[in-house]
Amino acid sequence: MGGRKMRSNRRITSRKGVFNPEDQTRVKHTRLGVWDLYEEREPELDRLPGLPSLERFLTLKQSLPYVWRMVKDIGSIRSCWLLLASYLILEIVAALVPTMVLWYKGQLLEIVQIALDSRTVYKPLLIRVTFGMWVCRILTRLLNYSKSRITFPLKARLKQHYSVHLFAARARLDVPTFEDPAVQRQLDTASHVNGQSVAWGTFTMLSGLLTTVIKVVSQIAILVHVLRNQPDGPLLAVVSFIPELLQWMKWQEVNLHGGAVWAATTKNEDYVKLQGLKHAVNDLEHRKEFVAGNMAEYLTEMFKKTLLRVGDNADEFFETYREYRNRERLGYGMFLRDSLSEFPQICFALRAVQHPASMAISLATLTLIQDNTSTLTWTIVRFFEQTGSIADQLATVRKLYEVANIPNRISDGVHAFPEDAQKVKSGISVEFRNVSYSYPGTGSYALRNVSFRLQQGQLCVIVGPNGSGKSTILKLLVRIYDPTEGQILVNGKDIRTLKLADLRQTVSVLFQDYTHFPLSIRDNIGIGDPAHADDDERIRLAARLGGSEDFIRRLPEGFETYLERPVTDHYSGIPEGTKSLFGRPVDYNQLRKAGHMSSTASTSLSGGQMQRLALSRTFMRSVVSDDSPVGMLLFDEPSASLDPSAEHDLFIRLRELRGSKTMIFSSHRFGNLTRHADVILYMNDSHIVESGTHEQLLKSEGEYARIWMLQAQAFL
Ligand SMILES: Nc1ncnc2c1ncn2[C@@H]1O[C@H](COP(=O)(O)OP(=O)(O)OP(=O)(O)O)[C@@H](O)[C@H]1O
Repeated sequence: MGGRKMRSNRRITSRKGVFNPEDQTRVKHTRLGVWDLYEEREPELDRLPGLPSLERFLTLKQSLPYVWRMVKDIGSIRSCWLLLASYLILEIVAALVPTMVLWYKGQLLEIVQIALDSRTVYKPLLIRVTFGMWVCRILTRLLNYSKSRITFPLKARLKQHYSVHLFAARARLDVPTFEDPAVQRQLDTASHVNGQSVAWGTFTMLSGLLTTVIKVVSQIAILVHVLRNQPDGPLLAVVSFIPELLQWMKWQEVNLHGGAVWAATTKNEDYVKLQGLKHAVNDLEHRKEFVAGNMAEYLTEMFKKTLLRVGDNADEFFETYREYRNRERLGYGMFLRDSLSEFPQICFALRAVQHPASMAISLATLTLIQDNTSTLTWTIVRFFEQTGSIADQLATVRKLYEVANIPNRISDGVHAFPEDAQKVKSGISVEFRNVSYSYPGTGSYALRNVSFRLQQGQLCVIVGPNGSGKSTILKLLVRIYDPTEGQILVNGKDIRTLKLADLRQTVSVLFQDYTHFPLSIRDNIGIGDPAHADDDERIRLAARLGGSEDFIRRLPEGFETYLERPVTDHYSGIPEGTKSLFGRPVDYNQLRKAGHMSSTASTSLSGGQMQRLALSRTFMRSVVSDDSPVGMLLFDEPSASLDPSAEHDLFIRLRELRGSKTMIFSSHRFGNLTRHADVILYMNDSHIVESGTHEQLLKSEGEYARIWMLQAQAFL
């Protein structure tokens, strides 16, 4: 049972509402060492095996159309047809083998009966039965082998089929939707349940259910047939079932303790501290400060003292849980079960005293029954278990299909944009009308009542202190988020009414917190313009304009270099003299961390090089091609990591390349850009406090002028 079992018991509940650990009427609290475990008590109705509550039944009903869709989907994968058919045939034959064995055992009983009656053994039958049983054994082995050969490709094909579905479902989500933890959870549960893909889990569950029914029905039929003529058969069958039944009930109870809804936390501050110290000493990221701060001795002492205070309780949750379960299992009802397991033998002995003549046949019957009741009981248990969790499993199928329809928070507009593709090349006009915005869950405004207007083709620089709202303006312009209040217009039209794809095609943005994708450098630049992502010429030109071409060429794998390899190499026990493997450096530190199995890391670039790469991607999208539909360029601190000369070059290049496109920068630096700006917006505390050209703002001697003077003085 223990941790592993508990983890696998983590059912995907369809239960609505909230889980409140404080609610003692519904939640059971247990102290396990340093841990507090809160388990939701299951409704009584659910405890009865095979009797799903109404809610479960409704879930099941809701899921059926989706299951049918899955069946059709799987059926449409032609490459799976043969595998599916073979898998099902093997499963069905395998389910019938135990019944065949049972039948042969019944035949053995018949032989005993004949031997008792006539004092002769009917040899041909004995040989047939022995041979049959041997064939059954061989057959089981062959079936298992064949099934394992089929399972691998079948599982892989189903997984591949649904990985496209899941990729597309994730790819279409916008930022606020993707950021929502509930959506993240929905996506997680749609892809995997208990480490299995939903499609494979459902398929095996359904085929398992079918084979269980076949097994149970056929075995009971044979058992009834065999025992019909045995005088002690029914009595022995009943007494043999009782201990198995008790065992099953106990098993059910332990399982239910796992609980469908549960949560564990620790309030032990020393335990928390201990874990923090372990991270601090293990993680590479802390090593520099660890060494420079001379912390080794002090922290080791702190670790010792803390460990002493926590004592024996300092175990991980699942370890502690396993211990607790084992302890509890020992003391509970075991004695009763142990005594009852002897019950069939006692009954048999009493019957033997009463009817000594039928002792031999009774003994044979008892062995047969005892052999089979155990497997049969567990087959039935599995059946009930599956009936109990069938609703859950089928609900995951519904979730799998539903993720493709998760509504995006940012609603799509209906109007095509721009009306005139040629005109857009000479820039896009922008107007903010009393725009306010507050990030979800923050309760404070990132933008407050912001209004400004930019003509087509103007260069605008937004300046202001950290957190004043500069980046937020750019995010709202590409509808990463929508304003909480107010309106944004581009070319005089409310951006909410424009088709999102059109808007985003005409606006190019380089975010301050840009990321690089775990793809090759070539792809990282290429995806800036998906329509030309295979055009090496354009990619090279974009790299040149973004200032990244030189350092990319110097990398051993050039444009094919991965900044972060998404697939790691694995190795073990490599001698310390091995400096590189597969053309990449061996990371012994990682190796130690992962316990002799580890992986190679990534190619590191400097912050400035990373920024040049991001710029190259933006250039790929906006300036490399003449046919680019982009009419507005947004740059959030594009030079923050560049050296002064690179920054200077970049701004000159940008001014040359933009043609007559509208351009908006967010920046902390005054001068280089602001002097050339048509409009400067000076922001502070979520709103625009000054606006105008460089000269106008200097003349008005406000905040902009003050900071400009501060920066200028630094160079005097
Ligand atoms: N994703 C987010 N979730 C919650 N709050 C955010 C988020 N992004 C920004 N904020 C908050 O919104 C406010 C404005 O942030 P914004 O990034 O627009 O400022 P900025 O002027 O660009 O700052 P910087 O100069 O540091 O880049 C800040 O108070 C910030 O903490």
